[in-house]
Amino acid sequence: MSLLQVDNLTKRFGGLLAVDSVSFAVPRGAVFGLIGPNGAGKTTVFNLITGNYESNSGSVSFDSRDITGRPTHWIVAAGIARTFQTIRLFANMSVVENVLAGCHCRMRSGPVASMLRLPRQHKEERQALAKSMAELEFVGLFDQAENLARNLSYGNQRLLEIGRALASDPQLIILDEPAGGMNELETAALVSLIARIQARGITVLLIEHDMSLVMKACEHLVVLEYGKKIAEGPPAEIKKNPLVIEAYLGSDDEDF
Ligand SMILES: Nc1ncnc2c1ncn2[C@@H]1O[C@H](COP(=O)(O)OP(=O)(O)OP(=O)(O)O)[C@@H](O)[C@H]1O
Repeated sequence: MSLLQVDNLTKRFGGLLAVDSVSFAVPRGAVFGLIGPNGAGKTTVFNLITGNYESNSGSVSFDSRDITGRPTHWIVAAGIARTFQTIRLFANMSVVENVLAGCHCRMRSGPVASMLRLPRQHKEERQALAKSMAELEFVGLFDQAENLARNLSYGNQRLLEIGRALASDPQLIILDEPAGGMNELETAALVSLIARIQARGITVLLIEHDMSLVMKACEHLVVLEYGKKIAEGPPAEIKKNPLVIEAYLGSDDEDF
């Protein structure tokens, strides 16, 4: 049974067909990759799934519910969390405060309880802090908790984004170029982090240009070119697919 199902999703920007009737299904518990040359429409697909963009047609269902056109906050609460290609952290807040921000969608105390600092609010705050520290430990940033986010290395900022996404207790985590700007050692550690996320029962959907990571981390790939799906299958098959090889050779993306 799929956790996420994308059906005939289409998005136009003026005259440009950025996503052209794309369909795929992500099985629960999988590590699933979306690849393709620059400008193929990958991030746009993510933005359509997470409610950042509205589709022109097609549908997205998650956990057997139609989530097409739902606002982002609703989609996060439903169990989808994401990271961004361009890192979006609160740069002047501490590392742990950034992760706490990810916990907020799961906190139930309303504004009145917060203002009056009722016991329930206190308890929720303590739980959120413990959860945030646990996520920092999980991604390897426990010792950096009090540092400002902007002082972290680029690779560690990417890990912090993953920690913040995990803090919302997602069923599905969507990672947009998680290895972007990482060195070889950091990328190898990321492969094992993705495996540990999967071992927690969280489904992973990722876009990545680093083919060594994609080949090691993903069980299944969907390939886009000019907004269209041109291939789908296990990495070993995709690597040999003539259509995919041609798409990459014809692009300025030499990573394949
Ligand atoms: N907000 C927007 N307004 C207009 N055009 C857009 C917008 N977002 C994306 N596009 C265009 O849609 C196409 C697909 O872009 P998208 O960012 O989804 O590709 P991508 O596969 O993620 O590329 P990359 O690997 O370079 O990040 C591109 O031609 C891009 O210029």
